[in-house]
Amino acid sequence: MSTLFLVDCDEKEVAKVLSGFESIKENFERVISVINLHDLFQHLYQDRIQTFPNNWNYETSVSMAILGSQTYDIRQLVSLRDRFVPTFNLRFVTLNGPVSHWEQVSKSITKEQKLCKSRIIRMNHWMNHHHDESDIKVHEDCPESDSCEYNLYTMLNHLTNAHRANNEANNTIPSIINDIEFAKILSNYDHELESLPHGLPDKEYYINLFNDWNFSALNLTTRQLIIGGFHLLSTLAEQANIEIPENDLLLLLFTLEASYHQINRFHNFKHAIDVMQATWNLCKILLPGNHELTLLICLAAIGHDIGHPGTNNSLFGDECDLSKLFKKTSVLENFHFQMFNEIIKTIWPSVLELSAGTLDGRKHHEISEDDCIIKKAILATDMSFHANYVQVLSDKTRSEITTMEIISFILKAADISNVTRPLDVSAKWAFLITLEFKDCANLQTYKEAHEHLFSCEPLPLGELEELRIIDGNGDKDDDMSFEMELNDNIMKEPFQLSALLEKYPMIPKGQLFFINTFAFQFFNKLSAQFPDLKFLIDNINANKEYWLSQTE
Ligand SMILES: Nc1ncnc2c1ncn2[C@@H]1O[C@@H]2COP(=O)(O)O[C@H]2[C@H]1O
Repeated sequence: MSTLFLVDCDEKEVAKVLSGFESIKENFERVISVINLHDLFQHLYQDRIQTFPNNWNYETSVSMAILGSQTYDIRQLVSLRDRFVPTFNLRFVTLNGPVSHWEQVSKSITKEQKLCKSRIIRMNHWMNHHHDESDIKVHEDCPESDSCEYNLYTMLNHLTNAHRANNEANNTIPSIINDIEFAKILSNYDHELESLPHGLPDKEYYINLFNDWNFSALNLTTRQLIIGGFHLLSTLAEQANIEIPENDLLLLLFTLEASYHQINRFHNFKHAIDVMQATWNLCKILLPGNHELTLLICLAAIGHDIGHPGTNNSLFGDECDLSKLFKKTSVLENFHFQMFNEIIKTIWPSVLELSAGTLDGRKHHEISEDDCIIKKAILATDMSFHANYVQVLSDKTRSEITTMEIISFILKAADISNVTRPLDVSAKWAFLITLEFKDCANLQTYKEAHEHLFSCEPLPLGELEELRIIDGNGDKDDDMSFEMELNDNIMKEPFQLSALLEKYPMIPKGQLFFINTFAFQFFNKLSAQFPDLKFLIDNINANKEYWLSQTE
């Protein structure tokens, strides 16, 4: 669902300007007037934490902000978007712009809306689209870019714009963002905890929740994920003796949430929180009392999949710009790290010194980026190096394993820890990754069938219509009906695993394949080296037994 924001606009004047362009208004489901940009961003963050199914995610459609009387620098606004709500498809237009701009908006907005309605086309766009020189020229001459693709999220845009914008802004947090009271936003939506309406409720509750291997991030709302993440990180920061003001830490969590695609089946902010929770619990066992490292690895965990397109490295192909940029190695993982690094540089820069200096006391400026602990931890999640980690666990004795290797094992283990959770929790993650794999297969199939449509060239409208995708199960490529089904039938407690398996009978085989090919070996060797982790392999064995019983 898309929103037309009127920022400091006289509504009569808007009506007058748009009267010549009726088709523009038809593209928006609601119109909201806000008094200034601060209120606009507050509204965006507020919408993102609505409970699922969340119609107002700013990803399945394009929203637009019309800017009224004041003079605005559109480039700066685009850069704010790219730094603080990067996955949002949000377009800025000044009310008093020339008629030619409105003509362009009118021409491109319908197409933009269509492009981001299809899951497969959208994923392809995120991964492969770049702006050619003519787009950039248009943008420089005329800040309200008439290139429609400019307003839709792409990974390359995220990378180049956030980097450039951070450099230009000298990594400071602009007051439009800094003045937002995030605790207030959270308490405005305090449906579940109405008895505690003020501030950030219940630290003890969330720490206890996160302290348990039965934890399921899938049962939490976005708001709860943010509050839980806040309490965990603030506890870890306190233990590590590193300060961050409450509002900055909340900004970090809201920015991270808005940097993950909320609409991904598996690789979304829930996965980020799940991996951070697992990481914390593993740190307590493998690095007891090492508070600085624990904070760093937990941060790496929450940032480890930023901007994940819900696909995998092999779908990028050698000719893709991102592949070339990262020399065809760990393309996604390098991307996640770069994007996380930009966020941390702005919101919590002191952590970077810690990240560079914790292992051997060197100062930040003496350390190359490749020595950064956060980077090493994130790169360890690339499954193409899985066999190397298993080899290290096989070849070395406990005393030969280095701290850096332990850090890598922790994040790697946490990343695939869903198979080590109790069955009911594990099965829900299995379901979600199965759906994501189906999307990947669809993307591959459609790329082969419609090769000419998947280049960076703008798609003709007729061909877009044709590409409304019906997948192998006859399910429509429709985000909202999926969300409803997820909420009403699948994630609802008490969880009915047998009903889920009836509808998705391929899950057990998929889980057995993943466990037998990757997870068992790794967790078996890990718990042989670190016997306190035996519960991980016990859970895998129990889950494996269940999946086997479902294939007989
Ligand atoms: N339960 C699971 N079943 C199958 N594959 C999984 C499961 N959990 C994680 N994976 C895979 O392991 C990969 C780890 O890296 P990614 O998160 O990029 O993508 C993940 C999936 O491809």
